[in-house]
Order: sequence, then structure tokens, then C-alpha cells
Amino acid sequence: MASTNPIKALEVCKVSPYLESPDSATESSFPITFFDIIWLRFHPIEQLFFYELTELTPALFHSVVLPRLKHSLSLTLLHFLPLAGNLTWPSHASKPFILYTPGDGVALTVVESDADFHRLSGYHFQGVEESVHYIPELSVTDSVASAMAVQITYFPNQGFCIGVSGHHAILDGNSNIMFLKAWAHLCRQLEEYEHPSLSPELIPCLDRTLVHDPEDLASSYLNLLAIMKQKLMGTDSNPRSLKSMPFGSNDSTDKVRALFTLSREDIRKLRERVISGLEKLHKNSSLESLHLSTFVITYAYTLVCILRATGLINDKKVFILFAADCRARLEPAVPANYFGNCVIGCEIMTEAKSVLEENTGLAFLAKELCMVIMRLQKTSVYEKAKEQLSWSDLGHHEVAEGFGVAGSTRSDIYGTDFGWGRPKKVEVTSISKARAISMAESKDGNGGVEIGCVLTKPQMESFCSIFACGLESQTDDIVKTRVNTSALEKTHG
Ligand SMILES: CC(C)(COP(=O)(O)OP(=O)(O)OC[C@H]1O[C@@H](n2cnc3c(N)ncnc32)[C@H](O)[C@@H]1OP(=O)(O)O)[C@@H](O)C(=O)NCCC(=O)NCCSC(=O)CC(=O)O
Repeated sequence: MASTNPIKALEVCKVSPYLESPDSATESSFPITFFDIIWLRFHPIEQLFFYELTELTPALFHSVVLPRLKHSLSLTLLHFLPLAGNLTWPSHASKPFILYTPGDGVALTVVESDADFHRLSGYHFQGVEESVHYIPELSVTDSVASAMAVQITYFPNQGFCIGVSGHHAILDGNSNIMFLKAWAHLCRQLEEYEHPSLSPELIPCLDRTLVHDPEDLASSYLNLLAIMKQKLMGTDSNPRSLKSMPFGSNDSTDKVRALFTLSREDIRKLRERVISGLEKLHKNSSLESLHLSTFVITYAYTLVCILRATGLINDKKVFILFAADCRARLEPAVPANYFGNCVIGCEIMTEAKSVLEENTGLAFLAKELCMVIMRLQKTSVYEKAKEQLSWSDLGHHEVAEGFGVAGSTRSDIYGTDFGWGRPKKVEVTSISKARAISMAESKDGNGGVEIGCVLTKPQMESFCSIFACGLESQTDDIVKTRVNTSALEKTHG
């Protein structure tokens, strides 16, 4: 879907940590851990936050909103110094590390757009290429990678949008949202205080020594990445390059994105349907210990609908991934405000036919997810990280359709109020770069979940009908019939 460029550049600058502080005048380096290295070649985390403000005149934007956003970003970076620096891997170093040098900062692009803010921030299908204009590009060369880039887009008399790209080897979803909340918090405070301060839970813990690595998994993961890179890109590819590797399909020309919501009531009904499906699958066994959480129900239901919509054939395998936050799961635990990556991948490899089974597919997948989550309690995180080194042959990608999920149902992503209200919409746009959905708690805070999907337009139309009809269905089957598109738009919009 081709899109004309609706934006006009206003400013390109660098925002450095607040200069009056002695901390920002000192060079600092931060080692990266095995948790970070796992994500070294992954595409950046990209998100868009839309803020509706119909009274946003050029004067208000340029004299109040933009200066306040910039100043608070500078104040925030003082606490989050790794984000102002770069990932680097000089030839003398055995591992990449983050280096902050005075004068470094986050690249900030300010643009104006005459696009329809209402449509962009609405819950309708949108061409994936339309969002490209609002996402900043992260500068990455073979030897140096920026940690973060920010774009602020001004929509005259409609609102503004904040686009963020963060290097995944520097921060995970939790750290990313902590940074955005800290920035929003300081920006809000600037309305009243000249010297705003952060509450303790928003001050990041930058101590990398809290992650123990007695067997140097970090080096093993670097070797694994070099092998993967050679397999994908040929033996003459530079194994020390910091550039990301192609992961899934990057071709977004025919793709659309959309957000869907499951209400608390939808989730309750789906949970009942899963329980009845489980009773059919396991007539005589006790299933009491299974915890059918909001995450499990949402992920299972969305994947079943996607598999049906994409017409996956029964004899295929599916490889399902999700991240588990390890901050509280490590022994000893690291603090909730630990900054960096502290997540580990959990995986399920299964036959598509078990998931596509009409009466029991949803229950089957929900149970598989529960079992993997339960196993997390029994295995040490470090042992699991060691196990994952066996993924080195990339075999999964050759034999199975892979699916992943970005975000979390507990991130409070809509809590990012910079002083002009909560976002009208938040999108994790990077899901278009991998075969992934996004998940966040719904913005009304009523226990529902928002799900972001990227599919081709025909697949999305099909997904939309399967998703909506499946919720209306009284049985444990998810309806496969296709309803007409106008009915869908009503349900969805
Ligand atoms: C492994 C999990 C997904 C499993 O989630 P579950 O919800 O099924 O299970 P759980 O044991 O965590 O929680 C069980 C129940 O307790 C509740 N619960 C647990 N901990 C809680 C807490 N601290 N505060 C409030 N509620 C809590 C849950 O909401 C759930 O409730 P109820 O039963 O009501 O639902 C999760 O534990 C987890 O680690 N989530 C974080 C994932 C993450 O960090 N993602 C970001 C990846 S990086 C990324 O996304 C960036 C990118 O790649 O783009």
C-alpha cells in the first residue's frame, strides 16, 4: 500500500543529559550481559504514542509543549545514561559494551504532519507503511549503534505523536516503558516545579553486576550469533557487526496493522470455553493447577484466530514464543527497576493441527502455554538460558511457522501522560518486522487487553471476522465463516 509523505521536517537535534549535572560530564561505560546479547541482532523496539489535543495551536506547540518535552527528556537521560550513549564493539574488546561520552545524546527529530490524526490514532486498519513517517530511525553501523532515537510529530490543532526506537540489546520492554514513564513524569512535573524529581520506582538500577554469569554465557551467545549470521548472510559477513539480522519478512508493502480489544468479560467467557475444552481433552485428569491467566487466554485465542486466518495447513508445525520477565525469577532476584534486558524466551513447538482442531484447539494451546509458564517456576533462569544455546542451528525457522508477542499485560503503557492527558492510542509498530503480535492492558483500565496485529489485508479481514465471531459464539468452537467487511468495520471500529 503506497503512501505519500505527509510530513515536513522542523528540526533535527541531539538531546543530551542535563548539562548542569556533573554526572553528564563524565565518561561512563556499561557492560552488557548475556540477557542483552540475546537481542544484539534483533530489530529495535519501536512504539508510537498518540496524544489528542485539539487546542494544540502552533504557538502552544512551539512555546510550551516542545520545549517541555525536550527539557524533560534531557532531565530523564541523566538517570538513564546508557540511552544517551552508544553500543560499541572496538577491535580490542571481547564483547560489545555501552559507552556514554559527554556530549552524547538521543537523536531527536521534530516534524509536522498534515495527515488525519483522528484516522491515524483510531482503531482501524492502517497500511504498515503509513506509520513509517512517524518512527525515528535508529542509527546503526557495523561498529556503533545508537541506543535510542525519538521523533515528535506535531499535527496542527489535532495533537502530537511521540515515536521511539530503542536498541533491543540495551533495553527490554520493561525498561523501555520505565524510561517513557520517567520522561512523562518529569514532563508533567515541569508544569509546577523548576527542578522536578523522579519517584524511586522510576529511577533505574544500572548495576550490571547483579546479573551473575559464572559460565560466561555472554561469550557463548556471541558465538551463537556469529554462527547464525553466517548461516543467514554468508561466511564473509562481519561477525562483529552490530547491524540487525533479517528476521521474518521485512516486506511491509501489502501489510496492514490493527488493534483489537478483549474486554474483561470476553476473557472470562473465553476462560470458561477453555475449561470446557480441557474437560473434553483430559476427561480423567485434574487440571486444577493450571492458571488460565489473562495473558494465556489472550495469546491462545489470538494465535488460534491468526492461524485460521492465515490458512495454515494442518501438517505444518508452529513455533510459539513469548518472553518471561526474569527480574523476580532470578536467584537472587534483581530489583524491578533493573535497567537493561532481563527477559528470557519461552517456546512451544507443536503441530498446527492440534491448534486448529475445531473444538479443542484453543484449550490445547492455552494448556501448553500454562505448562511452559509453570515450568519456569521449576527451572533456574540461568539453566534455561544455557538450554537456549541449542537453538543455534536455526532449525525451527526452517520447519515451523514462528509467532511471538511483544509487550505485556502489566506494563501500564497508557500511564504515559506527559501533562496533556493519557495517550489516545499506543502501538508497538516493530511487530511488523517479526511475525509477532503486541499485547497491552486496554486503555480504560477495566481489565481488558489490547492486541496489535500485522497481516496482509485479506488475512486481516479474515482474522477480524474470526476474532469477532469467535467471541459471539456460544460454543467452544471458534467460528470459521467469513462475515462481510462492513459488518466487521462496525465491530472493530
Ligand atoms: C511469563 C509471563 C508472560 C506469564 O504471565 P501470566 O500472567 O500468565 O502469569 P504470571 O504468573 O506472571 O501472573 C499470574 C497472575 O498474577 C498476576 N500478577 C503477577 N505478577 C503481578 C504483579 N507484579 N502485579 C500485579 N499482578 C501480577 C498476573 O496479572 C496474572 O493475573 P491474571 O490471572 O488476572 O491474569 C509473565 O510472568 C511475564 O514474565 N510477563 C512479562 C513479559 C515481558 O516482560 N514482556 C516484554 C518482552 S520485551 C518486548 O516486548 C519488547 C519487544 O520485543 O518489542
